[in-house]
Amino acid sequence: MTVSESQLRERLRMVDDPALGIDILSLGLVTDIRIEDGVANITLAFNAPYATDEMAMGDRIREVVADFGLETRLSVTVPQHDGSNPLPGVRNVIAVSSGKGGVGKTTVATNLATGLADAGARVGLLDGDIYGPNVPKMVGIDGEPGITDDGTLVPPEAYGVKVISMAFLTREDDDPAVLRGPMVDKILIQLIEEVEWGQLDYLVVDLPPGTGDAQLTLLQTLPVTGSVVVTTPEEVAIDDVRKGIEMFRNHNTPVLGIAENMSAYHCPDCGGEHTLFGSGGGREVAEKYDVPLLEEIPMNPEIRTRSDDGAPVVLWDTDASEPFEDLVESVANRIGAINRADVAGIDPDNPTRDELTTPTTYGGLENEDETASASATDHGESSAEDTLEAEATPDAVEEDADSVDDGDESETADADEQDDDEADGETRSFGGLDVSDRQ
Ligand SMILES: Nc1ncnc2c1ncn2[C@@H]1O[C@H](COP(=O)(O)OP(=O)(O)OP(=O)(O)O)[C@@H](O)[C@H]1O
Repeated sequence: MTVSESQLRERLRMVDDPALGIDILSLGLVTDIRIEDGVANITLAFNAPYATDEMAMGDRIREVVADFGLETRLSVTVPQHDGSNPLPGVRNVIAVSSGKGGVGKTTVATNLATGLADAGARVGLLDGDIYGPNVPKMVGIDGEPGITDDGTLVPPEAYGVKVISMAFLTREDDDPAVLRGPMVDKILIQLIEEVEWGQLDYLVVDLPPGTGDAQLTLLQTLPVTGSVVVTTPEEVAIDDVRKGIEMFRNHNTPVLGIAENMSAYHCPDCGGEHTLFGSGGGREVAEKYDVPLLEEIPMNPEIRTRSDDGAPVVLWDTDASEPFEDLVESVANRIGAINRADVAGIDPDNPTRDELTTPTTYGGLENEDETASASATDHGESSAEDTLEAEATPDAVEEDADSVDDGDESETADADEQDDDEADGETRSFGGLDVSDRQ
Protein backbone atom coordinates (compact mmCIF):
# COMPACT_ATOMS: atom_id res chain seq x y z
CA MET A 1 0.00 0.00 0.00
CA THR A 2 1.34 3.47 -0.79
CA VAL A 3 0.56 6.06 1.76
CA SER A 4 1.12 9.79 1.67
CA GLU A 5 2.63 11.81 4.47
CA SER A 6 -0.64 13.65 5.03
CA GLN A 7 -2.57 10.34 5.29
CA LEU A 8 -0.10 9.07 7.84
CA ARG A 9 -0.26 12.33 9.69
CA GLU A 10 -4.06 12.11 9.95
CA ARG A 11 -3.77 8.54 11.20
CA LEU A 12 -1.62 9.76 14.11
CA ARG A 13 -4.80 11.26 15.55
CA MET A 14 -5.34 7.72 16.84
CA VAL A 15 -2.48 8.23 19.33
CA ASP A 16 -3.64 9.92 22.53
CA ASP A 17 -1.41 11.63 25.04
CA PRO A 18 -2.11 9.60 28.22
CA ALA A 19 -1.58 12.54 30.57
CA LEU A 20 -3.34 15.27 28.60
CA GLY A 21 -6.11 13.10 27.14
CA ILE A 22 -5.87 14.70 23.67
CA ASP A 23 -4.36 13.21 20.52
CA ILE A 24 -0.75 14.05 19.72
CA LEU A 25 -1.55 15.68 16.40
CA SER A 26 -4.05 18.15 17.86
CA LEU A 27 -1.53 18.95 20.58
CA GLY A 28 1.06 19.92 17.96
CA LEU A 29 3.49 17.25 19.19
CA VAL A 30 4.12 15.80 15.72
CA THR A 31 6.41 18.36 14.18
CA ASP A 32 7.58 16.58 11.03
CA ILE A 33 6.80 13.48 8.97
CA ARG A 34 8.80 12.19 6.04
CA ILE A 35 8.44 8.85 4.32
CA GLU A 36 11.59 7.55 2.63
CA ASP A 37 12.40 4.03 1.44
CA GLY A 38 9.65 2.37 3.48
CA VAL A 39 10.56 4.22 6.65
CA ALA A 40 8.35 6.85 8.29
CA ASN A 41 10.62 9.43 9.89
CA ILE A 42 8.54 11.18 12.51
CA THR A 43 9.70 14.07 14.68
CA LEU A 44 8.06 14.60 18.05
CA ALA A 45 8.18 17.48 20.53
CA PHE A 46 8.97 15.36 23.60
CA ASN A 47 11.39 16.48 26.28
CA ALA A 48 11.27 14.03 29.20
CA PRO A 49 13.81 11.28 28.40
CA TYR A 50 12.86 7.89 29.81
CA ALA A 51 9.39 9.03 30.89
CA THR A 52 7.27 5.90 30.47
CA ASP A 53 4.34 7.85 28.98
CA GLU A 54 6.54 9.17 26.17
CA MET A 55 8.01 5.73 25.49
CA ALA A 56 4.47 4.27 25.42
CA MET A 57 3.38 6.91 22.90
CA GLY A 58 6.41 5.94 20.81
CA ASP A 59 5.26 2.29 20.85
CA ARG A 60 1.71 3.29 19.93
CA ILE A 61 2.97 5.37 16.98
CA ARG A 62 4.97 2.36 15.75
CA GLU A 63 1.81 0.24 15.83
CA VAL A 64 -0.18 2.81 13.84
CA VAL A 65 2.63 3.19 11.29
CA ALA A 66 3.03 -0.60 10.98
CA ASP A 67 -0.59 -0.78 9.76
CA PHE A 68 0.65 0.98 6.61
CA GLY A 69 3.47 -1.54 6.19
CA LEU A 70 6.12 1.02 7.12
CA GLU A 71 8.94 0.98 9.63
CA THR A 72 9.24 3.84 12.09
CA ARG A 73 12.09 6.08 13.04
CA LEU A 74 11.22 8.52 15.82
CA SER A 75 13.21 11.66 16.45
CA VAL A 76 12.67 14.03 19.31
CA THR A 77 13.27 17.69 18.56
CA VAL A 78 13.62 19.42 21.83
CA PRO A 79 13.00 23.12 22.22
CA GLN A 80 16.03 24.35 24.16
CA HIS A 81 15.85 27.52 26.18
CA ASP A 82 17.22 30.75 24.80
CA GLY A 83 20.52 32.49 25.64
CA SER A 84 19.31 33.85 29.00
CA ASN A 85 19.30 30.35 30.46
CA PRO A 86 22.36 29.87 32.71
CA LEU A 87 22.19 26.10 32.11
CA PRO A 88 21.69 25.68 28.35
CA GLY A 89 22.66 21.98 28.38
CA VAL A 90 20.06 21.08 31.02
CA ARG A 91 16.65 20.03 29.72
CA ASN A 92 14.69 19.89 32.95
CA VAL A 93 15.26 21.26 36.44
CA ILE A 94 13.36 19.55 39.25
CA ALA A 95 13.29 21.40 42.58
CA VAL A 96 12.68 19.25 45.66
CA SER A 97 11.34 21.35 48.51
CA SER A 98 9.72 21.08 51.92
CA GLY A 99 7.95 23.50 54.20
CA LYS A 100 9.93 22.34 57.22
CA GLY A 101 13.12 20.44 58.00
CA GLY A 102 13.50 16.74 58.67
CA VAL A 103 10.58 15.50 56.56
CA GLY A 104 12.78 13.52 54.14
CA LYS A 105 13.43 16.09 51.40
CA THR A 106 17.05 15.00 50.86
CA THR A 107 16.03 11.35 50.91
CA VAL A 108 13.51 12.07 48.15
CA ALA A 109 15.99 14.18 46.13
CA THR A 110 18.77 11.56 46.24
CA ASN A 111 16.44 8.68 45.39
CA LEU A 112 14.83 10.66 42.59
CA ALA A 113 18.19 11.55 41.04
CA THR A 114 19.74 8.09 41.31
CA GLY A 115 16.48 6.44 40.21
CA LEU A 116 16.30 8.59 37.05
CA ALA A 117 19.95 7.81 36.30
CA ASP A 118 19.30 4.12 36.89
CA ALA A 119 16.54 4.27 34.28
CA GLY A 120 19.14 5.61 31.83
CA ALA A 121 18.80 9.38 32.01
CA ARG A 122 21.68 11.84 32.34
CA VAL A 123 21.25 13.39 35.74
CA GLY A 124 22.80 16.04 37.98
CA LEU A 125 22.06 16.61 41.66
CA LEU A 126 22.56 20.03 43.20
CA ASP A 127 22.55 20.07 46.98
CA GLY A 128 21.38 23.61 47.68
CA ASP A 129 20.48 22.93 51.29
CA ILE A 130 22.85 25.35 53.01
CA TYR A 131 21.67 24.40 56.48
CA GLY A 132 22.15 20.66 56.11
CA PRO A 133 24.04 19.61 52.97
CA ASN A 134 23.63 15.87 53.41
CA VAL A 135 23.56 14.79 49.77
CA PRO A 136 27.23 13.68 49.49
CA LYS A 137 26.83 11.37 52.49
CA MET A 138 23.55 9.92 51.22
CA VAL A 139 25.09 9.02 47.84
CA GLY A 140 28.44 7.93 49.27
CA ILE A 141 30.71 10.69 47.95
CA ASP A 142 33.58 11.75 50.19
CA GLY A 143 35.75 13.33 47.52
CA GLU A 144 35.70 16.88 46.26
CA PRO A 145 34.90 18.41 42.89
CA GLY A 146 37.69 18.83 40.39
CA ILE A 147 38.48 22.26 39.03
CA THR A 148 39.28 23.29 35.47
CA ASP A 149 41.91 25.86 34.41
CA ASP A 150 39.27 28.51 34.15
CA GLY A 151 37.98 27.76 37.66
CA THR A 152 34.86 25.76 36.74
CA LEU A 153 33.90 23.01 39.19
CA VAL A 154 33.80 19.45 37.84
CA PRO A 155 31.22 17.49 39.82
CA PRO A 156 32.17 14.10 41.25
CA GLU A 157 29.79 11.29 40.28
CA ALA A 158 27.91 8.59 42.14
CA TYR A 159 25.72 6.03 40.40
CA GLY A 160 26.09 8.05 37.18
CA VAL A 161 24.78 11.23 38.87
CA LYS A 162 26.91 14.40 38.82
CA VAL A 163 26.80 15.84 42.32
CA ILE A 164 27.55 19.34 43.60
CA SER A 165 26.93 20.28 47.22
CA MET A 166 27.19 23.23 49.55
CA ALA A 167 29.24 20.84 51.64
CA PHE A 168 32.05 21.05 49.05
CA LEU A 169 32.24 24.83 49.32
CA THR A 170 31.86 25.47 53.02
CA ARG A 171 34.48 24.42 55.54
CA GLU A 172 33.48 22.05 58.29
CA ASP A 173 33.80 24.77 60.92
CA ASP A 174 31.62 27.20 58.92
CA ASP A 175 28.31 27.64 60.66
CA PRO A 176 25.77 28.13 57.86
CA ALA A 177 23.45 29.87 60.29
CA VAL A 178 25.84 32.82 60.44
CA LEU A 179 26.37 33.10 56.66
CA ARG A 180 24.83 36.41 55.69
CA GLY A 181 22.22 36.65 52.91
CA PRO A 182 24.47 38.04 50.14
CA MET A 183 27.10 35.38 50.91
CA VAL A 184 24.50 32.62 50.65
CA ASP A 185 23.26 34.04 47.35
CA LYS A 186 26.81 34.19 46.00
CA ILE A 187 27.54 30.58 46.93
CA LEU A 188 24.25 29.35 45.49
CA ILE A 189 24.77 31.16 42.19
CA GLN A 190 28.31 29.75 42.02
CA LEU A 191 26.90 26.25 42.57
CA ILE A 192 24.55 26.73 39.64
CA GLU A 193 26.58 28.67 37.11
CA GLU A 194 30.21 27.74 37.71
CA VAL A 195 29.83 24.00 37.39
CA GLU A 196 30.56 21.83 34.38
CA TRP A 197 27.15 20.16 34.24
CA GLY A 198 27.44 19.23 30.56
CA GLN A 199 24.34 17.80 28.86
CA LEU A 200 21.73 16.70 31.40
CA ASP A 201 18.23 15.34 30.98
CA TYR A 202 17.37 16.23 34.58
CA LEU A 203 18.99 18.40 37.22
CA VAL A 204 17.48 17.60 40.64
CA VAL A 205 17.88 20.43 43.16
CA ASP A 206 17.61 19.76 46.90
CA LEU A 207 16.34 23.13 48.17
CA PRO A 208 16.80 24.29 51.75
CA PRO A 209 13.62 23.73 53.83
CA GLY A 210 11.17 26.62 54.09
CA THR A 211 10.27 29.56 51.93
CA GLY A 212 13.03 32.10 52.62
CA ASP A 213 15.58 34.08 50.64
CA ALA A 214 17.76 31.12 49.62
CA GLN A 215 14.79 29.42 47.97
CA LEU A 216 13.87 32.62 46.16
CA THR A 217 17.43 33.06 44.89
CA LEU A 218 17.36 29.54 43.48
CA LEU A 219 13.95 30.05 41.88
CA GLN A 220 15.05 33.33 40.33
CA THR A 221 18.36 31.95 39.03
CA LEU A 222 17.30 28.52 37.80
CA PRO A 223 14.81 27.76 35.04
CA VAL A 224 12.84 25.33 37.24
CA THR A 225 10.59 23.01 35.20
CA GLY A 226 8.62 21.96 38.27
CA SER A 227 8.84 21.31 41.98
CA VAL A 228 8.18 18.28 44.15
CA VAL A 229 6.89 19.29 47.58
CA VAL A 230 7.80 16.78 50.31
CA THR A 231 5.83 16.60 53.52
CA THR A 232 4.94 14.35 56.40
CA PRO A 233 1.21 13.88 56.94
CA GLU A 234 0.68 15.80 60.18
CA GLU A 235 -1.15 19.11 60.45
CA VAL A 236 1.85 21.38 61.22
CA ALA A 237 3.81 20.07 58.25
CA ILE A 238 0.81 20.48 55.97
CA ASP A 239 0.43 24.14 56.99
CA ASP A 240 3.96 24.74 55.72
CA VAL A 241 3.20 22.93 52.45
CA ARG A 242 0.56 25.53 51.68
CA LYS A 243 3.19 28.29 51.97
CA GLY A 244 5.53 26.32 49.70
CA ILE A 245 2.89 25.83 47.00
CA GLU A 246 2.02 29.52 47.14
CA MET A 247 5.71 30.46 46.81
CA PHE A 248 6.07 28.33 43.64
CA ARG A 249 2.85 29.64 42.17
CA ASN A 250 3.94 33.24 42.82
CA HIS A 251 7.05 32.48 40.76
CA ASN A 252 5.12 30.76 37.98
CA THR A 253 6.84 27.48 38.79
CA PRO A 254 4.61 24.44 38.19
CA VAL A 255 4.14 22.16 41.18
CA LEU A 256 4.76 18.61 39.99
CA GLY A 257 2.99 17.29 43.04
CA ILE A 258 3.19 16.26 46.68
CA ALA A 259 5.35 13.42 48.00
CA GLU A 260 4.02 12.40 51.40
CA ASN A 261 6.82 10.78 53.38
CA MET A 262 6.66 8.66 56.54
CA SER A 263 2.97 8.02 55.72
CA ALA A 264 2.65 4.84 57.74
CA TYR A 265 4.79 2.26 59.44
CA HIS A 266 4.21 -1.40 58.65
CA CYS A 267 5.25 -3.15 61.87
CA PRO A 268 7.18 -6.33 61.06
CA ASP A 269 6.44 -7.76 64.56
CA CYS A 270 2.68 -7.27 64.92
CA GLY A 271 1.92 -7.01 61.18
CA GLY A 272 -0.13 -3.88 61.86
CA GLU A 273 0.08 -0.49 60.16
CA HIS A 274 0.74 2.51 62.37
CA THR A 275 0.25 6.07 61.26
CA LEU A 276 2.78 7.75 63.53
CA PHE A 277 2.34 11.19 61.97
CA GLY A 278 -1.39 10.93 61.29
CA SER A 279 -2.69 10.16 57.85
CA GLY A 280 -4.23 11.71 54.79
CA GLY A 281 -2.62 15.16 55.12
CA GLY A 282 -0.78 14.94 51.79
CA ARG A 283 -3.90 13.84 49.91
CA GLU A 284 -5.96 16.59 51.53
CA VAL A 285 -3.55 19.36 50.58
CA ALA A 286 -3.07 17.91 47.07
CA GLU A 287 -6.84 18.01 46.53
CA LYS A 288 -7.16 21.48 47.97
CA TYR A 289 -4.51 22.91 45.65
CA ASP A 290 -5.42 20.71 42.70
CA VAL A 291 -1.97 19.14 42.37
CA PRO A 292 -1.19 15.41 42.10
CA LEU A 293 -0.32 13.33 45.13
CA LEU A 294 2.76 11.76 43.55
CA GLU A 295 3.45 9.12 46.18
CA GLU A 296 2.85 8.07 49.78
CA ILE A 297 6.17 6.75 51.11
CA PRO A 298 5.90 4.63 54.26
CA MET A 299 8.30 4.90 57.14
CA ASN A 300 10.77 2.06 56.76
CA PRO A 301 14.07 1.70 58.63
CA GLU A 302 15.70 0.34 55.44
CA ILE A 303 15.23 3.74 53.79
CA ARG A 304 17.39 5.31 56.50
CA THR A 305 20.02 2.58 56.64
CA ARG A 306 20.53 2.64 52.85
CA SER A 307 20.91 6.43 52.97
CA ASP A 308 23.34 6.16 55.88
CA ASP A 309 25.36 3.66 53.84
CA GLY A 310 25.46 6.04 50.87
CA ALA A 311 23.47 3.71 48.59
CA PRO A 312 19.94 5.11 48.02
CA VAL A 313 17.20 2.55 48.53
CA VAL A 314 15.73 3.03 45.03
CA LEU A 315 18.75 1.18 43.65
CA TRP A 316 17.86 -1.97 45.59
CA ASP A 317 15.11 -4.27 44.55
CA THR A 318 13.23 -4.51 47.86
CA ASP A 319 9.81 -3.57 49.24
CA ALA A 320 11.31 -0.34 50.54
CA SER A 321 12.46 0.69 47.04
CA GLU A 322 9.04 0.39 45.40
CA PRO A 323 7.54 3.75 46.43
CA PHE A 324 10.65 5.51 45.16
CA GLU A 325 10.54 3.64 41.84
CA ASP A 326 6.93 4.78 41.48
CA LEU A 327 7.90 8.32 42.42
CA VAL A 328 10.63 8.41 39.74
CA GLU A 329 8.10 7.30 37.13
CA SER A 330 5.42 9.79 38.25
CA VAL A 331 7.86 12.69 38.31
CA ALA A 332 9.29 11.96 34.83
CA ASN A 333 5.77 11.58 33.44
CA ARG A 334 4.60 14.78 35.06
CA ILE A 335 7.63 16.68 33.71
CA GLY A 336 6.80 15.30 30.27
CA ALA A 337 3.14 16.35 30.57
CA ILE A 338 4.11 19.88 31.64
CA ASN A 339 6.53 20.23 28.71
CA ARG A 340 4.03 18.85 26.18
CA ALA A 341 1.25 21.09 27.54
CA ASP A 342 3.64 24.00 27.13
CA VAL A 343 4.20 23.07 23.47
CA ALA A 344 0.42 22.87 22.98
CA GLY A 345 -0.15 26.12 24.88
CA ILE A 346 -2.59 24.53 27.35
CA ASP A 347 -2.83 24.13 31.12
CA PRO A 348 -1.38 20.70 32.07
CA ASP A 349 -3.76 20.46 35.04
CA ASN A 350 -6.91 21.30 33.07
CA PRO A 351 -6.19 20.34 29.47
CA THR A 352 -9.02 21.17 27.10
CA ARG A 353 -9.23 21.28 23.33
CA ASP A 354 -10.76 24.78 23.51
CA GLU A 355 -7.39 26.36 24.30
CA LEU A 356 -5.49 24.62 21.52
CA THR A 357 -3.80 26.84 18.99
CA THR A 358 -2.74 25.79 15.47
CA PRO A 359 -0.65 22.65 15.90
CA THR A 360 2.53 23.95 14.29
CA THR A 361 4.20 25.28 17.41
CA TYR A 362 7.77 25.00 16.21
CA GLY A 363 7.72 22.33 13.60
CA GLY A 364 7.04 22.50 9.93
CA LEU A 365 4.50 19.86 9.05
CA GLU A 366 2.79 21.96 6.46
CA ASN A 367 6.12 23.39 5.33
CA GLU A 368 8.67 20.78 4.47
CA ASP A 369 12.41 20.54 5.13
CA GLU A 370 14.18 23.90 5.30
CA THR A 371 11.12 25.68 6.55
CA ALA A 372 10.89 23.31 9.50
CA SER A 373 14.41 24.02 10.67
CA ALA A 374 14.09 27.71 9.91
CA SER A 375 10.99 27.78 12.06
CA ALA A 376 12.85 26.21 14.97
CA THR A 377 15.64 28.76 14.66
CA ASP A 378 13.16 31.62 14.60
CA HIS A 379 12.11 30.64 18.08
CA GLY A 380 15.69 30.83 19.30
CA GLU A 381 15.77 27.10 19.94
CA SER A 382 18.76 24.99 19.17
CA SER A 383 17.45 21.56 18.42
CA ALA A 384 18.93 18.45 19.94
CA GLU A 385 17.66 15.38 18.13
CA ASP A 386 17.16 12.18 19.99
CA THR A 387 16.17 8.87 18.54
CA LEU A 388 13.88 6.58 20.48
CA GLU A 389 14.35 3.01 19.48
CA ALA A 390 13.61 0.43 22.13
CA GLU A 391 12.17 -0.01 25.58
CA ALA A 392 14.17 0.97 28.62
CA THR A 393 15.06 -1.51 31.30
CA PRO A 394 16.78 -0.38 34.48
CA ASP A 395 20.47 -1.13 34.89
CA ALA A 396 21.55 -3.81 37.34
CA VAL A 397 21.59 -2.38 40.83
CA GLU A 398 24.63 -4.31 41.96
CA GLU A 399 26.82 -2.83 39.24
CA ASP A 400 25.82 0.65 40.31
CA ALA A 401 26.27 -0.17 43.96
CA ASP A 402 29.80 -1.40 43.26
CA SER A 403 30.69 1.80 41.51
CA VAL A 404 30.08 3.86 44.66
CA ASP A 405 32.91 2.12 46.45
CA ASP A 406 35.25 4.01 44.19
CA GLY A 407 34.18 7.24 45.82
CA ASP A 408 34.69 10.27 43.65
CA GLU A 409 36.19 8.33 40.76
CA SER A 410 33.01 6.36 40.49
CA GLU A 411 32.34 7.12 36.85
CA THR A 412 30.86 3.93 35.47
CA ALA A 413 31.68 2.27 32.19
CA ASP A 414 28.26 3.34 30.96
CA ALA A 415 28.99 6.94 31.79
CA ASP A 416 32.38 6.74 30.03
CA GLU A 417 30.72 5.33 26.96
CA GLN A 418 28.14 8.05 27.14
CA ASP A 419 30.74 10.83 27.35
CA ASP A 420 32.65 9.47 24.35
CA ASP A 421 29.46 9.27 22.37
CA GLU A 422 28.48 12.80 23.28
CA ALA A 423 31.86 14.09 22.22
CA ASP A 424 31.55 12.76 18.69
CA GLY A 425 27.77 13.18 18.53
CA GLU A 426 27.10 9.48 17.86
CA THR A 427 24.20 7.47 19.16
CA ARG A 428 24.44 6.74 22.85
CA SER A 429 22.67 3.72 24.12
CA PHE A 430 21.85 2.60 27.60
CA GLY A 431 18.93 1.00 29.33
CA GLY A 432 17.81 -0.43 25.99
CA LEU A 433 17.07 3.01 24.53
CA ASP A 434 19.16 4.52 21.74
CA VAL A 435 19.54 8.25 21.98
CA SER A 436 21.66 10.40 19.70
CA ASP A 437 22.53 13.99 20.42
CA ARG A 438 23.56 16.27 17.61
CA GLN A 439 25.31 19.08 19.38
N1 LIG B 1 10.40 7.06 54.82
C1 LIG B 1 11.39 7.03 55.70
N2 LIG B 1 11.52 5.99 56.55
C2 LIG B 1 12.54 5.96 57.45
N3 LIG B 1 13.47 6.92 57.59
C3 LIG B 1 13.38 7.99 56.76
C4 LIG B 1 12.36 8.09 55.77
N4 LIG B 1 12.54 9.24 55.10
C5 LIG B 1 13.63 9.83 55.62
N5 LIG B 1 14.13 9.08 56.62
C6 LIG B 1 15.27 9.40 57.48
O1 LIG B 1 14.92 10.60 58.19
C7 LIG B 1 16.06 11.44 58.35
C8 LIG B 1 15.76 12.81 57.77
O2 LIG B 1 15.63 12.69 56.37
P1 LIG B 1 16.22 13.78 55.37
O3 LIG B 1 17.60 14.18 55.76
O4 LIG B 1 15.99 13.28 54.01
O5 LIG B 1 15.22 14.97 55.69
P2 LIG B 1 15.29 16.48 55.21
O6 LIG B 1 13.90 16.93 55.08
O7 LIG B 1 16.15 16.61 54.03
O8 LIG B 1 16.01 17.12 56.45
P3 LIG B 1 16.77 18.53 56.54
O9 LIG B 1 15.71 19.54 56.66
O10 LIG B 1 17.57 18.36 57.80
O11 LIG B 1 17.61 18.68 55.33
C9 LIG B 1 17.20 10.72 57.67
O12 LIG B 1 17.91 9.99 58.62
C10 LIG B 1 16.52 9.77 56.70
O13 LIG B 1 17.30 8.61 56.42
